[in-house]
Amino acid sequence: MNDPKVVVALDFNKKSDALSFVDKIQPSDCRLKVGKEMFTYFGPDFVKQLTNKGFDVFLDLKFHDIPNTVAKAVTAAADLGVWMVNVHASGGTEMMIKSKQALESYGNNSPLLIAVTVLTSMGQEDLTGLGINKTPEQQVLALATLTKNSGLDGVVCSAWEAKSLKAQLGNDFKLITPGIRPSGSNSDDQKRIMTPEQAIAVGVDYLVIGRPITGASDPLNVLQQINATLI
Ligand SMILES: O=c1ccn([C@@H]2O[C@H](COP(=O)(O)O)[C@@H](O)[C@H]2O)c(=O)[nH]1
Repeated sequence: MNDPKVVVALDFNKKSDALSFVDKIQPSDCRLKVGKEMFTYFGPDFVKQLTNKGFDVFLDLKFHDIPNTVAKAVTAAADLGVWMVNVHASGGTEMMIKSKQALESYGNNSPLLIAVTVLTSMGQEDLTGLGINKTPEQQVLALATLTKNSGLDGVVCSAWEAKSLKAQLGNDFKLITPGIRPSGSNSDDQKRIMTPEQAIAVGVDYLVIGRPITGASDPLNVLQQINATLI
C-alpha cells in the first residue's frame, strides 16, 4: 500500500498557484497540508477540491479553545473528509478527550487526531520567555504524554524529539514533523530542523515540508528528489 511520507504544506495566497503545483502531482507522490493561510482565504471548498482529487489532506488549523468548541471544530473537519486534523496539546486533557470522543461515530472514516506540542519555530529561549523552565525536548515529552493519555493518534513535534518519543510512547504513536530542511536549504523561521533522510532515520512517520518545495523554481523536481532519498 502506498504511504507517502511527505506532506507538502500548501502555504499560498493564490489558489491558482497551489493548483498549478497540485495538478502536476499524484496522491501517491505526497499528502497535502492546508493551513491557516489557505483555509482563511479559500475555506472548506478548497479542501474539498483537494480531497475530490484523491489527496489525503492534513487540515492544520491547530484548534485551541474550550473543549466544546474544539470538539465541534474537529467534527466539522471530519465532515470535510480530511485525513488528519490537529489541536494544541496545551488546550489540555479534557479538550483532547472530548475532541477524540467527537470523532468516534466516524469509525474507520475518522481523521487522525493529533496535537501540537512545541512549535518547530521555537527554541530554548522562546520557552524561557514563556516562563517554561524545561528544554524543548522535556516540554515536548510532557505534552506528547498528555496527548497519548488523552487517546489521540500522535503529535506534531520536531524530528529532534522523535527518538525519545518513539522509545517512551511506542511506535504506533504517530510523529508528524515540520521543520524539515533538505541540506543546503534556508531554515527560514524554523529553529528545530532536520533533513528528510535524517528525520526518517530517527523514526518520524510524516514529514511536513513547505517552502523548500513550494518556493522552488521546479517544486515537482524537489519533491521527487526528496522522495528518492526516502526509499
Ligand atoms: O510546529 C509546527 C507546526 C506547524 N508548522 C507548519 O508546517 C509548515 C512548515 O512549512 P515550511 O515552509 O516547511 O517551514 C507551515 O505550514 C507551518 O504552519 C510548523 O512549521 N511547525
